Amino acid sequence: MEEGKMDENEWGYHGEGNKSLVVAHAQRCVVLRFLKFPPNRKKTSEEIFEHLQNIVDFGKNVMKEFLGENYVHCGVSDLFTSQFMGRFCIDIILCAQRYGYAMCLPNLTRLQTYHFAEHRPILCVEIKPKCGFIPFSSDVTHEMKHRVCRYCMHQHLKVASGKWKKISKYCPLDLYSGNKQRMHFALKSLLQETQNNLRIFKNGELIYGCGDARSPAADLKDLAHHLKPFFFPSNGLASGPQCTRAVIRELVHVITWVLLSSSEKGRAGTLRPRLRGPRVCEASPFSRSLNRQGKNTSEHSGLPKGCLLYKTLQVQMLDLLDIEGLYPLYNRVERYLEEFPEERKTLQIDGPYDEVFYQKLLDLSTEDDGTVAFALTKVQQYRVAMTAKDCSIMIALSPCLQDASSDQRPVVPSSRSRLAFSVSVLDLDLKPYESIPHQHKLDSKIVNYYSKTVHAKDDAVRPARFKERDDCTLVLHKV
Ligand SMILES: O=P(O)(O)O[C@@H]1[C@@H](OP(=O)(O)O)[C@H](OP(=O)(O)O)[C@H](O)[C@H](OP(=O)(O)O)[C@H]1OP(=O)(O)O
Ligand SMILES: Nc1ncnc2c1ncn2[C@@H]1O[C@H](COP(=O)(O)OP(=O)(O)OP(=O)(O)O)[C@@H](O)[C@H]1O
Repeated sequence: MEEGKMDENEWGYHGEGNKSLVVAHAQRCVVLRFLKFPPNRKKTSEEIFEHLQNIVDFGKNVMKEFLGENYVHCGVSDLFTSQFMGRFCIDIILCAQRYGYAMCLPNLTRLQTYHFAEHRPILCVEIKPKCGFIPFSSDVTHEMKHRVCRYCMHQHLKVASGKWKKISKYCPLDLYSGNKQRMHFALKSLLQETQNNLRIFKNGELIYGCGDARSPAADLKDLAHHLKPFFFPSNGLASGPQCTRAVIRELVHVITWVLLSSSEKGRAGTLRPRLRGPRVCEASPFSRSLNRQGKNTSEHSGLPKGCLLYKTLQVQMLDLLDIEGLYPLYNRVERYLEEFPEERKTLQIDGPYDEVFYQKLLDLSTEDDGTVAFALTKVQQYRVAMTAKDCSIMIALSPCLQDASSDQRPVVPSSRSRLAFSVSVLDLDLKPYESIPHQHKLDSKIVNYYSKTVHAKDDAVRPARFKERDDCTLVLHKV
């Protein structure tokens, strides 16, 4: 293929979500992210371009600031800076006339570069960790929300509605704990029940996880087979269930190591909400089992401040009031907009997501002075927090070259060889203002379902457990 020329055959389906469809180039380390728009909502090309620009600006002016520039790839701005991408861009515009607009981004399942694919194997793990804290807001009315995290409660509704077949043992609070044992448990649980929270790619191709019809039918044994070139089992076994276990354990350890690693570059750390709320979710099977053994689950080693999980958690905690405290403030903004619809632009509801927008997000006060300005700040912070609660982390791993000095990337030790790695965040599109009423309804639905069904069942079981303990005490007395 001639360099810079758009040939449809060179592009293959890569993945999709509700908002976008992603195609990857066979040779180059780039993807095109096409935005999906509902066909009934016809947009002019100016509107589409503005939407695209807003996505790029939000990544550049807000998320890069919060998460650090090493982790966030905005893509399109690069598109216009290099001559190569400049030619590429013209092709994209042609393509866009047929399919809609697209953003060109580095293919994060390969390496963090626009260059042609390298010939060394690359493994990529994509994790959607979801919300890593329990709400601490005094506006929360459902007591259950102070004890069980949203992900764990939501699991029950998802299984009941048929979205997934089985309740996952994964709890985001375990992954965000910084405690290696809890993190290992969380990652193993994700591997057992991937749902839409874990995907693994090898040389850019999906080999594990996904959850939809395109999912490759792989089990842990197949996965271990794929992983062997990266992790030679330290027990020396080349096959069998023990080898599978050893390889998977190695993967879990490497991912934990990478997630706890810190990137020093960038102007991150501007946001300092105090990490608050319970550190353990009562529904997590890990803490339940420790509880049963009478061990303390609240101890945790904490996340290093420079790591991506810590930074993501801080952005998630911009949800200071919880949807229950936020919803009345959303209604205040709504009432104001009904009266002054022309103010929507000034309030920057739909952008631009510039420096002014960013600066307002830094005001962490929760003292309501009754103004629209206060309500608006909390609404915008909530949207940013929701974005961080739904983003994904991509970890790319590749064996180091013999001449490791030529490799600029950080390195994680593994049993077979050292692995160069990169960590990036994706799906950082700001959540729409309009989704707030939906969030409010969904929140009650999740908590009510959990309280009525699961917790009621737990209560019915609990007296039996206490009985067990009483019996035990009696036996001891008798002896
Ligand atoms: O509300 P949640 O927690 O279920 O999150 C939605 C995700 O469901 P999940 O629970 O991760 O399976 C949901 O994921 P799926 O499409 O189910 O894979 C979307 O990411 C959705 O975002 P958007 O509305 O497309 O911008 C997500 O909606 P937002 O709440 O982030 O707007
Ligand atoms: N830069 C990238 N490099 C490699 N793969 C990518 C890249 N961007 C997206 N993908 C893949 O495409 C999938 C869909 O992309 P994305 O999450 O951006 O879609 P979305 O429509 O915004 O998702 P959602 O429904 O969660 O809002 C991702 O889960 C990921 O596997």
